[in-house]
Parts: sequence; structure tokens; C-alpha cells
Amino acid sequence: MSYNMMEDVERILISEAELAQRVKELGAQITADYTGKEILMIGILRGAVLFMSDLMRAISLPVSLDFMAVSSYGVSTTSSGVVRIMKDLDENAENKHVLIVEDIIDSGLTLNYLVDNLKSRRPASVKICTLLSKPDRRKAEVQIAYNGFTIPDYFVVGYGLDFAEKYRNFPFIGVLKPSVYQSAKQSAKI
Ligand SMILES: O=P(O)(O)OC[C@H]1O[C@H](OP(=O)(O)OP(=O)(O)O)[C@H](O)[C@@H]1O
Ligand SMILES: Nc1nc2[nH]cnc2c(=O)[nH]1
Repeated sequence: MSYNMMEDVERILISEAELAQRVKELGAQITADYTGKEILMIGILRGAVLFMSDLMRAISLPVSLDFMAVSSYGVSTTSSGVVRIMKDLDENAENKHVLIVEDIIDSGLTLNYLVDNLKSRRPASVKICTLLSKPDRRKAEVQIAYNGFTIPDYFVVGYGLDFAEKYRNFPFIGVLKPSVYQSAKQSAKI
């Protein structure tokens, strides 16, 4: 029998249509705020990729792309605050208008580190655009210029966000059934 990933979903938190509408609004707002400027979008791998590819098409200004990959030590679903750069920028960010694109800000530890790191490269400006923010879990302060949705403290998947590398290709943001997390934890002994 074929496995249907939808069977793992408890509920859809943000639908595909709601995501598309909000991405359009963010793109329009960013276009207005950066008029006359070029944007260097820095996507944080891997989760931000879907959001970034839709967002850039909603911006009608010159946009160039670069990517960083970071890893934080610690248990699987929480950030420890110790951030390691696994892939650095390919381009120089100096004098550029940097827009960091993230899928989610949870504890804020990853972005807190990344903003400081990018500021040290003397860009013209640094701002954050995140699809999701979970303020209830914040441990480090982060200035968010553009936020798609503020969500409660649920572990969410879809539209780039994974659980154990799965579910990134859902076109919506959803919450998995508790049994999915439990069985994954048991088999991985985490
Ligand atoms: O605010 P924080 O508590 O620091 O958490 C947010 C970070 O966690 C997620 O990345 P993850 O490590 O899951 O990597 P991924 O994008 O490759 O899935 C997310 O994309 C952020 O980078
Ligand atoms: N997939 C996923 N990754 C996260 N990283 C921090 N919070 C979350 C979350 O809710 N879902």
C-alpha cells in the first residue's frame, strides 16, 4: 500500500492560499521600502528555499541571491545557540542591502548570531524577513523587519520546514500528529 504523507498531518495551520496572499503582501511592502535600491537576499538553508523563491518573484526590484547554511548543536527540535557556519556566502556583502530570508524564528539564537556576523561584513543595511515567528519561545532578541505570520508554540512543517528532513514539500504549513513525533523519537532514540 502506498504511503500518503497527508495521513501524518493533524491540521493545516496556514493554507496554500493564505501563504500566497501573505507572500504577495510582503513582496509589495519590500518593493516599496527598497525603491531605488538593489537587494542582496541571503537565504538560510535549507528551510527558507521555498519561501525565498516565491518572495523574490513578488518583488519588482533588482534582487541577487546568496545562501548560508548554519547548524546549531543540540537536540533535534530546539536550537542550542551555538551556531556553526557550514556554508558561507559566495559573494561579498560589503555595501549591499542585505535581506536575510528565513522560514522561522523560534528561540532567535540562529538569527541573533547571523545578524551580528553579517553586520561585521559592513553591508549598507541588514534586515530580516521571516515567514514565521514564534515569539513565545524567544531567548535572544531579534529585530524582525518583515514577518509573514506570528504563530503559537507548535512545531510546524511544510513550505520548506521539515521534521527529520521530511514534509518540506507540503504546500501549506501544518502540524503533525503527535504519534508521528513519538514514533520518530523512539526509532531514533532522541
Ligand atoms: O530561532 P532558532 O531557535 O535559532 O531556530 C530557527 C532556525 O531553525 C530552523 O533551521 P534548522 O536548524 O531546522 O535547519 P533547516 O532550515 O535546514 O531545516 C530555521 O530554519 C532557523 O534557521
Ligand atoms: N520544522 C521546524 N523547524 C523549526 N525550527 C525551529 N522551530 C521550528 C518548527 O516549528 N518547525
